[in-house]
Amino acid sequence: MLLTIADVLPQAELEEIRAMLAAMRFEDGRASAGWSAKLVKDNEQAREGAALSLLRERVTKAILENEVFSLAVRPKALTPLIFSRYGQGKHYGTHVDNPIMDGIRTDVSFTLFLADPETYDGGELVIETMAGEEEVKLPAGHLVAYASTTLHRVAPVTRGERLVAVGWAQSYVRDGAKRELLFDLETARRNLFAQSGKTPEFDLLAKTGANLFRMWAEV
Ligand SMILES: O=C(O)CCC(=O)C(=O)O
Ligand SMILES: [Fe+2]
Repeated sequence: MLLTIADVLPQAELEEIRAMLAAMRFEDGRASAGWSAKLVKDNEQAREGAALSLLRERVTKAILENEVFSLAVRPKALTPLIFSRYGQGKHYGTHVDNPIMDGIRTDVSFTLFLADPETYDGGELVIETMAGEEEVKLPAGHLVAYASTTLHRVAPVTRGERLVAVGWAQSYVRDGAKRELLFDLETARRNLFAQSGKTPEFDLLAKTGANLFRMWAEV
């Protein structure tokens, strides 16, 4: 699974969020890394506090309200978001994410880009897939979601500052291939509705989609 979603946050909100982050205190990201991730993690993260809680609440709401995220990820729970900053030379070497974080199983990892890509060089999120390495660097406000099972890294920033929110989702549907089936079926159902309305075929696809979800959901 590798999915990018555009405009999770609108431009006006991004500016406010960047201003909030600029006023916050950051600490060494190693504080929240496991022993082997500590060896390769070199970034900074916004410190716990009232401002971080507010920001988290706001950005989490935008992510959960995004229809594509909800249909592709089928989130049961999210970890508290981490707001990370990578100044010049900062990076995060190759690692796999912990299987359980903040009490939830991590099925899907995601990064919401907060800085305009023109304002920094490097800082690509590089994900190892069967087809090779995928480099992801998206416009501010866009999000990438990928399987937490992958090895991945953040390339060193060579100019400017990379600012992101990262988080993890436990999905109602653990298996990414099953999630994709549900996503495709739902997309076909919506397209059919747009073309010909609520036909008996639409109803059958609705029934099948709902019942597959019921069959696979872990609640
Ligand atoms: O900053 C990113 O895009 C990903 C960071 C990451 O891999 C992690 O926090 O585990
Ligand atoms: Fe990671």
